[in-house]
Amino acid sequence: MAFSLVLQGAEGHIRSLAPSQNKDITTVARSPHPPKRPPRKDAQRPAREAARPGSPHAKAEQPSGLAVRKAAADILGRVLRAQRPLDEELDAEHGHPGVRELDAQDRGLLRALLGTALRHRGQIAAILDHLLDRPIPDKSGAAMDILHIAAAQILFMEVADHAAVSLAVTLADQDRKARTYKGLVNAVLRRIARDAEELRARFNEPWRNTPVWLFAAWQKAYGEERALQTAAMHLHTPNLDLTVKRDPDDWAARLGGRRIAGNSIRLADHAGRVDRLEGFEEGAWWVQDAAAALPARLLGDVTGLRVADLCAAPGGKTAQLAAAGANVTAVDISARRLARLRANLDRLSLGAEIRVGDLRSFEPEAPFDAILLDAPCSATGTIRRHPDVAWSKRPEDIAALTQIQAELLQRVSGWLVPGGTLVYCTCSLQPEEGEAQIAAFLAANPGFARLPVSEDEIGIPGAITADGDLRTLPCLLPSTPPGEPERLGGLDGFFAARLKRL
Ligand SMILES: C[S@@+](CC[C@H](N)C(=O)[O-])C[C@H]1O[C@@H](n2cnc3c(N)ncnc32)[C@H](O)[C@@H]1O
Repeated sequence: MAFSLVLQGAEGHIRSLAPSQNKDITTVARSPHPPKRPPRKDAQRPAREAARPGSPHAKAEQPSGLAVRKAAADILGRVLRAQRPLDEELDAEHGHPGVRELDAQDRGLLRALLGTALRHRGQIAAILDHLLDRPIPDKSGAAMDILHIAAAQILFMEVADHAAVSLAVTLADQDRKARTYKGLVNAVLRRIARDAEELRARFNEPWRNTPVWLFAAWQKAYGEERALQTAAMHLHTPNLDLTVKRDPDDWAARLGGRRIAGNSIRLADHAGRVDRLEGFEEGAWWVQDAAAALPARLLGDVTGLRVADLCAAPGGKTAQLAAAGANVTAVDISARRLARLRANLDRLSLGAEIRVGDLRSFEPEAPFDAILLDAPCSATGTIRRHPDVAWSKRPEDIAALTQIQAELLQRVSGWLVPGGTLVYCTCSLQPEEGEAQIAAFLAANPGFARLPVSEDEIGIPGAITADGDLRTLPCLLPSTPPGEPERLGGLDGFFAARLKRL
């Protein structure tokens, strides 16, 4: 029985094996493979646990842990092929229906499964490619996504191999189109479990986890070494950065963190609920990557100035400007995202005029003293936090976004008083959305000049270009001061230019 299960669907797909290896596959299929590492709590549950009252498994006696793997494979497919943002899929209220059925522990596991499968996607793909002699066809339903989710567990997570394999096979069996391949799923995953150490070592280069076009673009823009360092940073879940309203040193000490630059503090290895941290209820700080906090600082002293925060939601930069004493008008096209901005400002006891509007048609009543335009972009600078971005964005998306950015920049530049300052920024690593955008704008608008940014102003070494723009890379901010653990390093990739209307 086990023998036929292994071979069903596997024939002609697994690379030809030497006779001894061939024998090994069937042997493995007959005897449970011992886990190499201590299993996770989740995997320690019996394969078919008695349904807990009120548990999501109570409805239809499914093997424990199946619902979370099913949601993971399904969401992976939607992220990759429908370009759905991972965070939106994982949203407990509005996200994927499978998420709503999971308890808090399984939601945490779901996030970890997807995060790991996406951060290591290139390595896993190379390993599957190495083991399969031809690709699994597109019409195989969720087979490939099931394989990726299971391989992520076996290779990079503390999940018992036998649990990862058997749940994947069950999932394949439940999918009408993938069913034909369940034997293949079984055989490939057992092979990965058996040879995990060797496969990890053989396919261990971090650049594999960046699509070829994206890595080539970073190589061209920043050089081989920076591109490799950036890819390596994307393997790690980033630290938690907070921006505090005031007293950053005091808050760093109270929260056990470290001051990074300006009002940014970093908490290394924080796990758990952010809203349970000291200072959340009283609105002393908000979550914001240290790099994302830099562009608003480029406007300098904004006390009493009329400042437009354009493309403002969910409001990290609005909060900075309001906390610095500006009269802020926050504009965004998304009413839903602006509701979050309003809730954030309310918690922080900060105020701003909030306007829903498309900047392509919005008309301000009067010009502004200063403008911050945080234009919609590919977000490739945030892959550390959003590993889906690397795989859901395509070169054609960059081209489309650069057109919108140019249009928005041109339009809003007309809303500035003479002598006023405009900061344009994007959380992208692609020069087309940053340096090239500003070069084109300045060439076409002689009434504007660049106000170069200095390293002293920012406090982050290596973050200023030769032209005087801000350019952060994920591999900047290594462990400082020297000797501190590496886990304190890293930064989102941001571009910002400061322009003056003459
Ligand atoms: C990078 S996010 C802004 C992040 C925000 N500045 C912050 O710091 O929290 C880009 C925003 O641009 C908004 N957006 C995109 N196209 C727009 C348009 N044509 N007009 C106004 N807002 C737009 C999106 O809704 C999104 O909230």
